[in-house]
Amino acid sequence: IPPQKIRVCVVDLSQKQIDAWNSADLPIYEPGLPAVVEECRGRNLFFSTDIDTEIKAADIIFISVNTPTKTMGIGAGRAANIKNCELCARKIAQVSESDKIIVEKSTVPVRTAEAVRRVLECNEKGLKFQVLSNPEFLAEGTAIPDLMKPDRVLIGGVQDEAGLAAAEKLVSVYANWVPREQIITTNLWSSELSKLVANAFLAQRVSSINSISALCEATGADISEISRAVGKDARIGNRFLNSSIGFGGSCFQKDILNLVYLCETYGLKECAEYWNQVIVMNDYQKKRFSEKMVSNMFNTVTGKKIAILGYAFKKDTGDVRETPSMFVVRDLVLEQARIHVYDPQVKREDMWTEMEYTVQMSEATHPGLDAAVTTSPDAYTACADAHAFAVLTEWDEFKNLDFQRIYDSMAKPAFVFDGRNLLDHAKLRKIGFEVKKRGTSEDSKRKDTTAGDENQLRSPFLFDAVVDIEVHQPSTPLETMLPTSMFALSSIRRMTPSWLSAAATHAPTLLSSPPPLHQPIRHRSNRSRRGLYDGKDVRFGNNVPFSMKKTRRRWNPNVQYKRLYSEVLDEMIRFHVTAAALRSIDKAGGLDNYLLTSPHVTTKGEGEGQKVRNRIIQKMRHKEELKKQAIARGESTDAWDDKIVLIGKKIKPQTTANADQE
Ligand SMILES: NC(=O)c1ccc[n+]([C@@H]2O[C@H](COP(=O)([O-])OP(=O)(O)OC[C@H]3O[C@@H](n4cnc5c(N)ncnc54)[C@H](O)[C@@H]3O)[C@@H](O)[C@H]2O)c1
Ligand SMILES: O=c1ccn([C@@H]2O[C@H](COP(=O)(O)OP(=O)(O)O[C@H]3O[C@H](CO)[C@@H](O)[C@H](O)[C@H]3O)[C@@H](O)[C@H]2O)c(=O)[nH]1
Repeated sequence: IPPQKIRVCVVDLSQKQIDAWNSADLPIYEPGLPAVVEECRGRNLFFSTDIDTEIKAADIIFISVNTPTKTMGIGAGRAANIKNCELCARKIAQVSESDKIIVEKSTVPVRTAEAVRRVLECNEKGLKFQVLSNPEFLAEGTAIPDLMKPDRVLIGGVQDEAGLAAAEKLVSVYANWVPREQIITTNLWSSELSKLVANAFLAQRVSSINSISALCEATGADISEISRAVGKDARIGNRFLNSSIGFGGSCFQKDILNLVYLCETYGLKECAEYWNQVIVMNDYQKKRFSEKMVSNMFNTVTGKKIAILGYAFKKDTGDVRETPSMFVVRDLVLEQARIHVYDPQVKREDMWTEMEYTVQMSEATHPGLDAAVTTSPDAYTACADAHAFAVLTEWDEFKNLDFQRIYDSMAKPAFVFDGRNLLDHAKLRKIGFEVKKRGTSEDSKRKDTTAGDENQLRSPFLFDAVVDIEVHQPSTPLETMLPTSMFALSSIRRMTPSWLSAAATHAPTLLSSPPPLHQPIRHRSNRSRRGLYDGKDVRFGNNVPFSMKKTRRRWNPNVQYKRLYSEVLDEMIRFHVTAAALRSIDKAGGLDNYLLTSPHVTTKGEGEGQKVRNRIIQKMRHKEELKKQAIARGESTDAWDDKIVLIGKKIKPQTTANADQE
């Protein structure tokens, strides 16, 4: 914009920020920004902390302060804190000497403009202020192109003569470089809400594709192919369909929480739950990634060096607010890994500030944290001697690394966890890396190239149950095998020999599912610690009669002493077991599957269960080992597969009905 037309002064409370804006070392990294600042600074762009003077001089004031999620008080953890907006309004009302247009640029809850207007109206000089909403839609990393060629500029104002005139004045500013048809004017509340909705829709797309990536990993479909196929539909469009380790950044989570809180405030519980699920899915995606890293690295990363390539929440920015990398690093540090981070733009001090603010982790709360996380000057140093490297930000420079050099310097097996599906995986595999990417199954049995293979994992449809019965129990008439209830049918499907053979083949994957990383520590009775209680325990509470005179009472879980059959060990084993655990055992398809997969056994230490679980694991590993030796000797593995099937054949469908009761 020609200097004689418009003069812009950016004011901030922070002297440090303003000094940085006035220096050659700008406080944020944004491609193309230094050139713009250099061209305009001192001409018609200024940076200052003299807020009062600049307010007095301005015709239009943009309020662009931070509106973070509240950390305490009413709505903590969800509502946006608009304290800074109010402070700005009070300051403007206090120091202004002429009428002005106030533009809400910050992302705010709907109807914030009302609060701003009321504060401004309280000025004692009888000044007139028009409040407009003009939400910002730029994304970090592409701020300059987004500013120069925005999809739209949205301006909301009060729909009266003065409001429309103010909106028109702002339109004329943007019209200096944005085509008029892309400048939309509307009413205040719609404008404010549109911003939250736009971010919610974008984040929802990321969560949607991430949820499908989990399904792809379970089924053998490929998330990149799904994105390609779905994105070709013009009604859906191909942007924001990249599966990742979850979205980060200062906006998505904050704005969705803001939307959720608004829905709750207006009593729209279902709407609140709907949008909250976008966050739930994002948390799940982040957690899944670190869990997968641990499980793939033989269930332990203790003492292992792991390189993290990329810490910013996306490429082309140094911003680490809510970055998913932080959650992965946190999880790995809690697993006692040694982390080496390389990011071309992230400063170490910013990592720590964000970690303390968002996940409450610091050297003070977690002694040794500082030493556990090293920041490396380049990717090669980060990866040297590492057991794995994980790509967490999609920086272009990572695509062109010398991976042979990295492989040679790493401990073996050298794992690659590509959280952004950025690298050339075929090339990496050829070098020798073990590559784990998002949204595809690592399991060759799930690949569609093995279609028709007898051992491939069964699809969860009833038809398969019938096929299993037919194939493996041909002597039994089909009619007598066909169970009467859906539940029984699904139990039989789980128990059929072919399923068991598949389960045995996939034992390493089953066995390697890691314990969840952050189990809340809950008091447990000694008895529940020993038996199979499936999370149930003695509970205490009060009897509250009509007189309201409370008396203490306890509820005991329904515990029985039973003999249960382990297929792998081929033994009946006695357990103190709750009714809930018996149901879970049925659902899991037998004792072995339950012990191998139930989080109550794997992480919370059901004493008797864990001992048996360990024996099962040992026996399965032993069998795998014998099978490998047979392969090494060049013998056919059919015998082993047969043996596994044989083990399966001995098994009767085990339900609580045929468990031996003492
Ligand atoms: N970062 C983005 O990409 C982006 C994009 C669109 C919208 N937004 C929205 O813009 C707003 C600002 O976001 P941000 O990322 O720039 O935040 P930020 O925290 O990086 O910057 C806010 C600045 O405001 C200053 N400030 C706070 N209170 C002040 C006051 N009373 N007077 C003067 N200065 C004050 C702070 O010192 C800080 O420098 C938020 O509402 C955000 O949701 C951000
Ligand atoms: O297909 C995708 C696209 C994005 N992301 C992730 O989503 C997050 C947010 O990305 P992006 O939206 O590009 O960056 P932001 O700077 O947070 O921008 C969003 O938030 C701003 C602040 O409100 C809005 O102005 C922008 O319009 C909106 O895109 C990042 O972690 C990305 O890695 C994915 O995982 N997959």
